[in-house]
Amino acid sequence: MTSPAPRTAASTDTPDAPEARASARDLVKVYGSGTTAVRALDGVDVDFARGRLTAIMGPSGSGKSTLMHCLAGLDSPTSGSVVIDGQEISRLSQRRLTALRRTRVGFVFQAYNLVPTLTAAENITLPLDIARSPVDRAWFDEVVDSVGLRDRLHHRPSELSGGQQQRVACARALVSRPSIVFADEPTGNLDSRSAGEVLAFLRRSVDELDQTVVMVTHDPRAASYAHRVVFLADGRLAGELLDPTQQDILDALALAADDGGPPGPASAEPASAGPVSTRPEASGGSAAPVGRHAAPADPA
Ligand SMILES: Nc1ncnc2c1ncn2[C@@H]1O[C@H](COP(=O)(O)OP(=O)(O)OP(=O)(O)O)[C@@H](O)[C@H]1O
Repeated sequence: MTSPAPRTAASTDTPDAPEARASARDLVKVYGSGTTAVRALDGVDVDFARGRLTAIMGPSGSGKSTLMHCLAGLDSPTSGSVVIDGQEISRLSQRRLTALRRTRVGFVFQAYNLVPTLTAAENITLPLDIARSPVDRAWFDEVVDSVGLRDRLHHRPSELSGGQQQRVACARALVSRPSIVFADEPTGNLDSRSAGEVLAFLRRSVDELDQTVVMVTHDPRAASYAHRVVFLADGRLAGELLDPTQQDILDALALAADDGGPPGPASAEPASAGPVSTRPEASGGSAAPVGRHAAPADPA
């Protein structure tokens, strides 16, 4: 299975780009206090546009999971704001936040988290059943067909391969037509072929079903399925690539590692000045992730 062909950089994140389904502004997350405090996020500004598959990459401990958890309302930031689907989530009561997560946000985790006693079909509709929401059968069928599970619907998780279980988890995340799906290392437990199937489905859910997906991954091949890859380093946004190939991503990671530290901002220019920057020196010396479709990290 090959990853999708790159599009032009201008196809994303221009002033005409679709509205953001999730946004963070000056997001800070500090764990602990005093001398043991860890600044996991250090002022992150980022938007995730509708109809895009975005990958978040970065070294271990750079803040990827923390960012995703704050964006998804699973963790609360120390300061800054998170807007999902037009709602500033820090202002929501716990009850409304839970309702928002249940109805507007889908989750896919590395561990599939399926209920072993339920069939694939029952696992897929579980979030709707818990919320006592009706199942849109036409949408259910579209998702099930797209994920290729039609002939596995009555199997229990133990009767499914890892890839099939993760595809059930993807279908479960999409069945409520969420505004945005957050996937944390969705292919971390899968062999290469199964991973390819899951990634192809996540990409198809965006391209054909108009969904919006944000995925944390360490895997350059997984990230190459994304329209956009954003890089974190030390809790900060360090750069991004638009429609990168796997080689673009490998090059960017190598460049960041060669630099002996976290990559700097991809460009000193604001994002609106133009999406393409391939000049690491524009950051004032420190290398940024670059490639054919490298773009400024954020307008700061
Ligand atoms: N609950 C916590 N309590 C204290 N420190 C934490 C907690 N969660 C994360 N951290 C710290 O915050 C920083 C960012 O962690 P995070 O898990 O977001 O990084 P990551 O990029 O997802 O890492 P990995 O790729 O290894 O999963 C790390 O230094 C981590 O040790």
